[in-house]
Amino acid sequence: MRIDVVTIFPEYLEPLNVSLVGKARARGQLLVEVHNLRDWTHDRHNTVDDTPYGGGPGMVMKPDPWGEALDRVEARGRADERTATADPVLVVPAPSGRPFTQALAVELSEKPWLVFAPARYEGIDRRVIDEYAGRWEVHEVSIGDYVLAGGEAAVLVITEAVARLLPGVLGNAESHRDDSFAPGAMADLLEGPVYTKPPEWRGRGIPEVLLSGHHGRIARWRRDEAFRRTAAHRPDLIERCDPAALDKHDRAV
Ligand SMILES: COc1ccc2nc(C(=O)O)sc2c1
Repeated sequence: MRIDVVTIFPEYLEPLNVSLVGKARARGQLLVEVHNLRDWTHDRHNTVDDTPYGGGPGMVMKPDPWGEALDRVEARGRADERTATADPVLVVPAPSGRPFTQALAVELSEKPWLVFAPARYEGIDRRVIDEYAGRWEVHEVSIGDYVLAGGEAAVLVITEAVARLLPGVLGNAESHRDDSFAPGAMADLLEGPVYTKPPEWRGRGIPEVLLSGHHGRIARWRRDEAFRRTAAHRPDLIERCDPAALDKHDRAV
């Protein structure tokens, strides 16, 4: 997978050099290029924003730098043999976007090339999204119902959620199966509690079932704990569970 990010804060994307995403880049499983939007400005002050038509507070990101930047990113991607025949998918983090979910992470992880356009200020001139929607797949995505100052934090969240789904990135392929929100039986359940050594810590032991070596009982206990945690923290998800899929999950373990 190739990921391009166009931003006025390239340094904000430094976390993509470490941990899971950093290792995937080092192994060549993921190519990430971060571009400074200001490289496509031509005035002395490298201006990327201007006042909104129709008045109102704040500033709007100008279309010209974005158009030049995205065209250049497309040209560079097409010059890369790994994406020469692919079409970029534009991902625009925005408070007005569709909620980012594990299902969308799975959908995006199957694309060969993502181009992120995180906004700042009051957002990007709408004509930019309209221009690229004419020839690229475009997703406007929100990572949550709260106010951020820009889209770069969303890029970090989306990139990590997508990268961990790429083949070979997570050591244990099974790890995906019981993820919270993983498609299938666990699609709408939160993961239950986890434990590791030592067997006793500050007078607290381990649930006996986890020491039993009985895989069927352990799986059922984990499923029940997931139900318990979901009912406590996200009751809204319980009615979305598919009892048939859960039953199949139980029978499979
Ligand atoms: C101005 O650019 C913004 C502002 C807020 C914001 N919030 C997001 C979210 O995903 O919640 S993306 C995003 C972009």
